[in-house]
Amino acid sequence: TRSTRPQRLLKAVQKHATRGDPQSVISAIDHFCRHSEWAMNIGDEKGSILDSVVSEVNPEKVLELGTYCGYSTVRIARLLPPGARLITLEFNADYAAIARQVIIWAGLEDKVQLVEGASEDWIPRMKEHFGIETFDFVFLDHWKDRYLPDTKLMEDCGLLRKGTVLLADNVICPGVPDYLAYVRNSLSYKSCYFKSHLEYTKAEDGLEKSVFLG
Ligand SMILES: O=C(NC/C=C/[C@H]1O[C@@H](Sc2ccncc2)[C@H](O)[C@@H]1O)c1cc([N+](=O)[O-])cc(O)c1O
Ligand SMILES: [Mg+2]
Repeated sequence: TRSTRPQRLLKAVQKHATRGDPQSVISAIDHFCRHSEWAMNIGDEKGSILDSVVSEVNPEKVLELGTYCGYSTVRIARLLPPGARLITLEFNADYAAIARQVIIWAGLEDKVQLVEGASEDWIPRMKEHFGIETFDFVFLDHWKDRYLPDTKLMEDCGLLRKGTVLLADNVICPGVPDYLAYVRNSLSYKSCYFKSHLEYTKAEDGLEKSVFLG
């Protein structure tokens, strides 16, 4: 039967990228999405904004919601200091299988723990299962109707500390209006918008950076 788009994306990585070289994996995926088949990776333009925020925060403990094919996982993990850890949650087993291989091709498997399951089931288990006290940086790029409930769940589970940075993809397209209203109006967050474009297109999109104030 016909292969899936994530399978074709992985083949492009294994064909064009150098094992152990995260930048070549990023470039191979961006080339595939720009010239072969669009896919919902954050992409190179918003990806550069992600890079700058990760470098500024220099986090030890990172949570990513929504792995997909592992593009942003590789972008983040390649910038982490030795000993830092990224936990990434993915609901779809087929996507998770592809992402695992992309992460291994990039040589970043020692920094990344990919967990299959739903964020709402795993967020409450971060402390007892992974020994996580709080996260320094959270990247939200999963189901758009889960951004707000999962943020409230992270607050309730005590996973955010004074200064934790949340970075949310797609706040314009597809859009997360309820999440935006919350982080922009809540006295518990200092929020700002980074205007950009939807990956591999000219449509407007952007990232919202929100610092938890405790
Ligand atoms: O729909 C989008 N993203 C949803 C992503 C969802 C990803 O997260 C899990 S769901 C999950 C993971 C963990 N826990 C619970 C659920 C899915 O299996 C998928 O891997 C999207 C759409 C567009 N677009 O242009 O249409 C552009 C984008 O950048 C997007 O991110
Ligand atoms: Mg996205």
